[in-house]
Amino acid sequence: MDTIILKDIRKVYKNGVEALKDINISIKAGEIVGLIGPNGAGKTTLLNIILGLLKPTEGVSKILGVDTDKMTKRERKKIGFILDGPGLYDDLTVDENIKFWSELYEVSQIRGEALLNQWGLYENKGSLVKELSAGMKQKLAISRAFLHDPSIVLMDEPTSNLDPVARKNMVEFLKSLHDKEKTLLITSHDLFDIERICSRIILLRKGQIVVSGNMEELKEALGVRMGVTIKVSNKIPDDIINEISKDSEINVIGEKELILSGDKISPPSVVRYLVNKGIDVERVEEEKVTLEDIYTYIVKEDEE
Ligand SMILES: Nc1ncnc2c1ncn2[C@@H]1O[C@H](COP(=O)(O)OP(=O)(O)OP(=O)(O)O)[C@@H](O)[C@H]1O
Repeated sequence: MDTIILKDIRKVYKNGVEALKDINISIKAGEIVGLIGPNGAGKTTLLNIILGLLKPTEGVSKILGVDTDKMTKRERKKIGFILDGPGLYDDLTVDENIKFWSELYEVSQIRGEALLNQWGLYENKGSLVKELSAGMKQKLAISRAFLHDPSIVLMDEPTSNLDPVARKNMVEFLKSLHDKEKTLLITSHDLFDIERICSRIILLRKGQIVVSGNMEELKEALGVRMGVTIKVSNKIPDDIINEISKDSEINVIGEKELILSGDKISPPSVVRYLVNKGIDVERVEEEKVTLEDIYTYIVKEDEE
């Protein structure tokens, strides 16, 4: 079942900025989706539309089958969110914030305490939110987002301001939700985290979807090529270098290294060829294409 549906969404702000156009997205229950893109691509605008906080200029936005601007308490209780900026009550204590949200969501405060414990905030229970560090506020925002055990969670930069240990815990926590049938939509500039957490990635640029899919699908859609390096232990004789260099998909680096890149090249057959010529192959390394590589590839194209 699709839990989030966006159909032909367009958003033009009052100042005339067209933040989103032709946005069509369906997110199924249990999917963990990463929304990435350069500054100003429209990610926050999209999250706000899904949460019903912003009205699209055109198009339909539904969550759990209901138009997002017509959500009732029933749907809202199934949704958690972390928005840009923690959105907490600054003049209340950590505890009072948790109590407020627990009452609103009609859940026991004990769960809130367990979350504060999980995020290392228990000892700050009595502190005023305005006196917390940015990372502590973020941890409280995370606790609030998961307080009512929502089935859908929308997160704008969830790992921002977190220290390395807390960030690692957050990534592990989000990854663990794959087994719990939670639907997550996460925006982040931390592509390493997004690659580790998400089963699908949507890349937004200038208000439009450039590409959407899992890592393999993104690579294929963008024609990002994978390189393979073959290192040999003895010097490759000149006649063999000359022979190999005829293939445009093989680059010979120095006397002991070959870089293969292209769709048609077969690394095993090159290794077999070298071994048959009496050359010892020391190592074959596959260059891993990361989400950062894919992103840079697109953004670079944008600049050209
Ligand atoms: N309230 C607003 N009024 C007018 N224009 C806005 C408003 N909010 C955002 N915009 C514009 O809409 C576009 C998309 O902004 P948005 O905040 O959605 O991008 P983003 O992808 O979340 O960016 P970032 O990565 O910097 O957070 C930008 O051009 C921005 O200037």
